[in-house]
Amino acid sequence: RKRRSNLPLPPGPPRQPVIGNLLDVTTSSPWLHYLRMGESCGSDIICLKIFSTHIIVTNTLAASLDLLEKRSLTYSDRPYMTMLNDLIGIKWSLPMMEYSEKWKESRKMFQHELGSENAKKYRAVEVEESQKLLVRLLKKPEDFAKHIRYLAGASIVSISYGIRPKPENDPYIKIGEESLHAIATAADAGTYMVDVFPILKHLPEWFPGAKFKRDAAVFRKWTDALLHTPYNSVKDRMARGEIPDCAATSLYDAFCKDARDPASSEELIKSTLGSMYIGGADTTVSTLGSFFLAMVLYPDVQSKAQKEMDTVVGAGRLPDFSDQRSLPYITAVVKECLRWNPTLPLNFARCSREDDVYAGYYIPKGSIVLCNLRAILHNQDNYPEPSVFNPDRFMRDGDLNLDILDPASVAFGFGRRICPGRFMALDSIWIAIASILATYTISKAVDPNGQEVTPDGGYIPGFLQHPEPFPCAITPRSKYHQELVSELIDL
Ligand code: HEM
Repeated sequence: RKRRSNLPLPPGPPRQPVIGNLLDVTTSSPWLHYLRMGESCGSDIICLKIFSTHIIVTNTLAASLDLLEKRSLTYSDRPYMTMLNDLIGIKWSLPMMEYSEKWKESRKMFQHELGSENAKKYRAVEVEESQKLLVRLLKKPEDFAKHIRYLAGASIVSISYGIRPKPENDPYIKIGEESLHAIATAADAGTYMVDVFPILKHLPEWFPGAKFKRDAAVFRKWTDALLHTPYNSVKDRMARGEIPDCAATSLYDAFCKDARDPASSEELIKSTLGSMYIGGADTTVSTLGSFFLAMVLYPDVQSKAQKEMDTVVGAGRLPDFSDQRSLPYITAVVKECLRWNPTLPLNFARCSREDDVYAGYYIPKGSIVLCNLRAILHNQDNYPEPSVFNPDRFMRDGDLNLDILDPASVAFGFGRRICPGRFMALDSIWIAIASILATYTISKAVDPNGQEVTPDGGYIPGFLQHPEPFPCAITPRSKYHQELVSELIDL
């Protein structure tokens, strides 16, 4: 350790005494700042120090793969966040779980249900939920943001627990959404001082300034409910002799029935299922939010996608997964949605488990490691004019050009902790986008003075990206398309 620490840390901006680079960390487009810092130092990786914590940022694909894939044993842990882990108590969730045997077992469970082939068994649910989305868009197009949130939540509770959510105010979706709100609030760096000074966690709730403890108590009720309530409903149904076709029963059969320690296997099944909502709902919403925004801002892309749809599927039916190979441009739209404004622009933070040396720089054990996914997905060499939403960048001679770096190989992270829900995510986003493009035109809203409203394309600051709320018009493409959706109304 001593020998290694004689090497320099990766370069970075000058530090202030005690606080280090605290003032260099911004909440507005941090990925851009980190990219500029790397460019000005002439290095693929940079280092910031905040109090005593080192933050390493990799700005290129090569450096990200070198650390997170080639040295994945060193870089597969997550930083310990006191508010999330101790006070809200979601150590049990896969994204927060420390690198351990338990984590490996939970990843096996994910793989069992949502691996590349296994995820296909849930396509029927995804088709049904995307059809319900079409119905909702017909009834209340102005609530499109609410509808995509519902689509994401409903698909996950249905796949995980076999629960058919109520059309409105579903209690299970409410639990999931409240939990996500709690996690997003607590995960935004800088929200809670207890993450900087963990000793504060011992303050009593009534103590002046201990609002974080009261917040944590409220948040914890929701995350505990996410862990237990939907799973208990599956167990109740199993006790009545019903076996809902879902991940819960499938995992129970595969991992619990004949286990040496069924109680601890069941605990892990519960936390794996709860992690599906935590990992999968907001990320899907973010990607579909970018899709709606792109369709408003790039009407030519939408027309081209609809032309392909009409040629392959026609106007008399809805697309399904059997059409996927014949709809390469729709697939290119999905790739561009993952690339244009990636959901997690700085990935989900990792923590190094050992001292390391990379490119002649010393990376101390316990460093927080961020990958600048946004910088990789906006690299001009791979994606010319990266700010433009242009699915044609993935096309060649009317088919997908496989020589272009697939954004799915970046947007879901890298190495051992790569997103385990990516196959399901790609399926559910593809079918939702294809179904919407088949039936509706998304365009600029018109204000009361008859003026078109152009969204400014802004995103809400946060570690997970959502477009700023914007209005848009969503209209059936023709009376035939309207009838097609109306026939689904009883779903
Ligand atoms: C477009 C949708 C999605 C995107 C962009 C996305 C992206 C990501 C990223 C970047 C990570 C961090 C990977 C890393 O550390 O390198 C991650 C982790 C994770 N994702 Fe996803 N994800 C999506 C959908 C889903 C879905 C649908 C599920 C579950 C059904 C899911 C479950 C998870 C879980 C459990 C983790 C934590 C894995 C671990 O720490 O071992 N994600 N995701």
